[in-house]
Amino acid sequence: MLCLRNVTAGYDESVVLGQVRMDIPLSRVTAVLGRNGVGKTTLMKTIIGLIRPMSGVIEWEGEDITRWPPERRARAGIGYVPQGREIFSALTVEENLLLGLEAQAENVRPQPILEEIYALFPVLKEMRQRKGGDLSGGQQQQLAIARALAGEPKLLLLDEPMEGIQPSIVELIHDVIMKIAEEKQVGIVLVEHNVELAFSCADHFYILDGGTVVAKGDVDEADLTYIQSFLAV
Ligand SMILES: Nc1ncnc2c1ncn2[C@@H]1O[C@H](COP(=O)(O)OP(=O)(O)OP(=O)(O)O)[C@@H](O)[C@H]1O
Repeated sequence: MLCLRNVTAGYDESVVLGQVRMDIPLSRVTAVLGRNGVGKTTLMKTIIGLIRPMSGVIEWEGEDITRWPPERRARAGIGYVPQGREIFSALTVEENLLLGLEAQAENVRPQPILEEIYALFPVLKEMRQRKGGDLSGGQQQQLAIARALAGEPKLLLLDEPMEGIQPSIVELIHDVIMKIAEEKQVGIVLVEHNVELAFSCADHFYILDGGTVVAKGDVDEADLTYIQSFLAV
């Protein structure tokens, strides 16, 4: 479980998140929804340690990690795929994946992990010797997710993974998210502003507005009209 206890965070003097409280289980898909600019990416960066909270506590599996640097959090099992899929364009697909292995807590044999990843993403196996920059947008997104998975995270944060991707690939990314959650038992945090898309994957949700959590619950019991009121522009 990842717990945020009254986390306040932002940039220099500007507070973006105020007193955020969240409990994110490792066995489920959690959607984080909110309008543009509400602070979803800031929240992800705070969880992975790129932004140090101004106050509050972040706990990971019962341990206070608020002051841990990003690489220690990654080794402890918190994986992250940033918005805009930051892969290494000049490296091959396989080299990108091997870099992802470096997030591992200890030395591991890469081959079984690569094989598992190629089974989830067959297109990456076909293209393993191609440069990352030569892949299509959808393939790059798969590579970005696959690279994070190579670190064998227990929780994977995905920041708008379906943004700017054609509909057929959106479906594929959706299926991959479900497979990762169900077959690999990796918890997922899915940042999204399309509620239908988010709810097609998620078990439960948090809505951010005005820098804080304004609604949360199980997707099955969610009142969509109420939720949309926080997302309408
Ligand atoms: N490096 C930065 N320095 C100062 N302010 C920033 C920085 N990055 C983001 N912000 C501001 O913080 C606020 C929250 O931005 P953030 O990117 O977290 O929102 P978001 O909900 O992820 O938005 P989107 O849905 O558009 O990706 C915005 O007002 C943004 O302008």
